[in-house]
Formats: sequence, C-alpha cells, structure tokens
Amino acid sequence: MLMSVRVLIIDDDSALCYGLKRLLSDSFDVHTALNGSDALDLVKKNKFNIIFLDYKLGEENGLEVLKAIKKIDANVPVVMMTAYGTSNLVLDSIKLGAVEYIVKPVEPEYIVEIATKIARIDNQEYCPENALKLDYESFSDEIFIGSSKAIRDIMVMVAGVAETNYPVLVTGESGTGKELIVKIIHKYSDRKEKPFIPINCAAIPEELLESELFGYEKGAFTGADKSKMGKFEIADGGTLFLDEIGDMPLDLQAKLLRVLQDGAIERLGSNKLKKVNVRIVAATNKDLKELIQKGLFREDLYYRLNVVNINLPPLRERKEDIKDLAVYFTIKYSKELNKSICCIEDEVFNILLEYDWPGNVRELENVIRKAVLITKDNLIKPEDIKIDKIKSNNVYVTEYFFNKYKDNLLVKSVEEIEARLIKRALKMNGYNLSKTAEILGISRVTLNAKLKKYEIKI
Ligand SMILES: Nc1ncnc2c1ncn2[C@@H]1O[C@H](COP(=O)(O)OP(=O)(O)OP(=O)(O)O)[C@@H](O)[C@H]1O
Repeated sequence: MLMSVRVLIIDDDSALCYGLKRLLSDSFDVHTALNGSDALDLVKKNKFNIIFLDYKLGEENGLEVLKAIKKIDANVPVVMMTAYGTSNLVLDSIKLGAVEYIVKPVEPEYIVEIATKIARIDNQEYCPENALKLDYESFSDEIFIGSSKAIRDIMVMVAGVAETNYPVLVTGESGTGKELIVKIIHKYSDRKEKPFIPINCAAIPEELLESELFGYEKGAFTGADKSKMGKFEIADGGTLFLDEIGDMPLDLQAKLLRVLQDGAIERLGSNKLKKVNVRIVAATNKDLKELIQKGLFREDLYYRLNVVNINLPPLRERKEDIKDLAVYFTIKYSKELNKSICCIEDEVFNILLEYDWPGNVRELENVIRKAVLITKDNLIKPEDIKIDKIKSNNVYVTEYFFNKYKDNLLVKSVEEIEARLIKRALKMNGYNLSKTAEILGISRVTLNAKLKKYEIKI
C-alpha cells in the first residue's frame, strides 16, 4: 500500500544501508546515500516521504546535513540515528526539525514500525475511514466561519450594513468573534482601502485614553513636547473600532458623543474643531442597558452607537458551527505550524460537541491549536483534544455567573449556589430536614429560614 512512499537512508556504514534497504524494500521505494553531498543531491532531485540520517557520517556532522536537508525540503520527516544517545543531541536534532531519534544498534522491526508510521503520516493519501478529510483548497484567511441560522442571519446583516456609514454595536460574550466581525464589516465596506484602527477602551489607562483617541497639541500637558494625532485622525476615511466600549469612562463618553454628533474632534490643548470622516464600530461583552441603569453608561451615547446591533450568540447556543470551526482552525494551524494534518477522526467531533465552550470560539481555537501542535501523526485523534475539564468547569461556573448577574455579582452568585446546595441536600436526604441541616452544617432553624428565603417548597 505504501510503495509510493520514498525513503532515504543516509549512513556511512554501507552494510547498514544495505541491510535497511533490504528490510524496507518490500514496503517502500528505498534510496541510500553514504555521505552528505550524495544525500543532498538526492533530496534536491526527489521528494522523500521519510529520511533516516546517521548522526556521524565519517568526518561529517549529521546535524549539518539535517540543516541542509531542511533548507531544501522543510517538511520532510527526518529520523536521526546515532550510537550516542545524549540528551543534547536529541535536543539539537529536534530543534533542527528531526521528528524521531533512534539509538543504534537499530532494531529492524522498530525501523519498519517507525517508517510505516511516519510515512503514513506524511502520505497525504492516508486517511482512515472514520475520519474527515480536510480540504485545504477551500481555506482562506480571515473569514467568518459558521452556517448556523444565527450566523447566517448575522451575515445578511453584515452585508447590508457594511457599505453604510451607520455606527454598529457588536455585543456578545468574550471570545464569540466580535472583533472578527468588525474586521469583516470594514473589509466589505467602501472604506476597506483606508485604515482600520482598533482601540481597547479597557486596556488603556483612563488618563491616556483621551489623548490616544483625540490626540494633543504640543504643550497640552506636562510631557507633551510635540503634538500627536489621535486615533480618530489616524482612522480618517476608515473605521475606528472601539473595543470594550462599556469600560469607557463617563467623561470620555460625553466627548465621544460630541464627535458622533458633530463629525469633528478637538485635540487636547486645542480649541479648533477638525472634521473627521470615521465610521465608528463598537463592541462590548457587557450589558450596556444595565450599565445605563447604574449610571455608568450614557443613554444618549448608547442610542447613537446602537443604530445597528449585531449580537453574537455564545458557541454553546450554535453547536452546529463547531465542526466547521474545528476544521477551519485545524487547517489554519496546520499551515501556520508547518504540519500536514490531513484529517480529523469522527470521534473528535463528538467530544467537541459534548462540551459547552464557556470561552466560546477562542477556547475552541486554542484547543485545536494545541491538538495540531501535539499530534504525532497527520490526523487529529480524540487523545489530542485536551480540554481541561476541571479548569474549564471552574471557568464555566465563573463565566456563568458573570454573564447572569450584572450587579451584586457576589451576593447573587452565592445565593444561587446556596439555594442549589440546599435543594440537592434535601433530595439526597429524602427531604428529611434534620439530616439535611446536619449535612449542610447549619441548624434546623437556619435551614427553615433559608427555605423560606429561597421559596423552596418540600
Ligand atoms: N466565526 C468565526 N470564524 C473564524 N474564527 C473565529 C470566529 N469567531 C471567532 N473566531 C476567532 O476566535 C478568536 C476570538 O475571537 P474575537 O477576538 O473576535 O472575540 P471577541 O468576541 O472580540 O472576544 P473579546 O470580547 O474577549 O475581545 C479570534 O482568533 C477569532 O479570529
């Protein structure tokens, strides 16, 4: 089956070359070279699927030959062979791109096993029956993946809104793809040739944010020894992306509102208005309406920004997108990490579908990146999917409460946990109040009070 797989053995020991050639010739198309320069000639002329390279080629250093091979064909899997099993050598050769390391004398069966395994990996045709073959041709960068109803509706909206100058407010939990959607709006607008300038309102200290946005004149404040353009001016003609807008301080919100009304900015230390032609797109994972109620966000600004609202649902509410996303990220990272992953085993998708993805698409992307990185062959298998369940459950609980309670977070979360524990303990103890109180470590009087508080009926 693997006769199309071409193997190169590089060793100055001609007996070993001959022996290995005989051993492998039944299954592979085997070539040999006794020194580095012959080997490099062969690598230049042929595409090898696997190379066995001796560390010590007479006077030549195998690591130098490895380097030269990788310059010609960066992706060819190279297995180093040596009589000296020191960890430095292992490290050096792995750094240079060797995929395996075997210590002489080599066990013939082991060589066949490695060759079969690695050659299969490198052989793009090899893809087990229970796996999905990846289509690299259809991959393109920076596209918004998803065919769920929610995402299809959003795409229709994006197409309609991209060419207008309306402000857009993108909402959704962290990691749902808000920034990506904003980039896509810019890319599909008439402004695409002009700058796309993102600014994260939560990441920049309050006192800097104003000068970052509006710029300043020389002498506007101590340390302002020359004038500086703000993001509004830099984004002129293009799109300004105000990320985490919910974190913008109130006094800056007032200034932003003025820009939206006047279409002009005033640098710090200047009293001249300067017209700017900027499309504003903002994003937040906070509930702005709640912030308005608490007096932390201006209602008038909210209505100015929220001309068009795109709300990205969490990934757990559109699980039908998980498969497409997993495929997309596998190809993306396979290319980026110089791997040649050809397929994903079906069982992997079942694992991905079972999980709730509190960190949304970002978390899925990280899990897939890790899988691509750690897989030892050219397919992604269930064991390559490292979802840290304990950590993720913690994150999940935290995210759950953060998303649910926008005010009095601690009190409300603790109350919810308390009510749940009481219900659980009641059930476990057949609704016996004494036993339940005991297991909870509280008195019956306290338990009764809590049952009343949480309106728990027995
Ligand atoms: N539908 C999608 N298709 C392809 N990639 C996606 C999609 N959604 C999200 N991503 C990727 O997931 C990662 C997180 O997305 P993004 O940064 O846009 O999320 P966000 O909602 O802005 O997060 P935060 O609120 O934490 O800033 C990015 O690498 C992004 O490219």
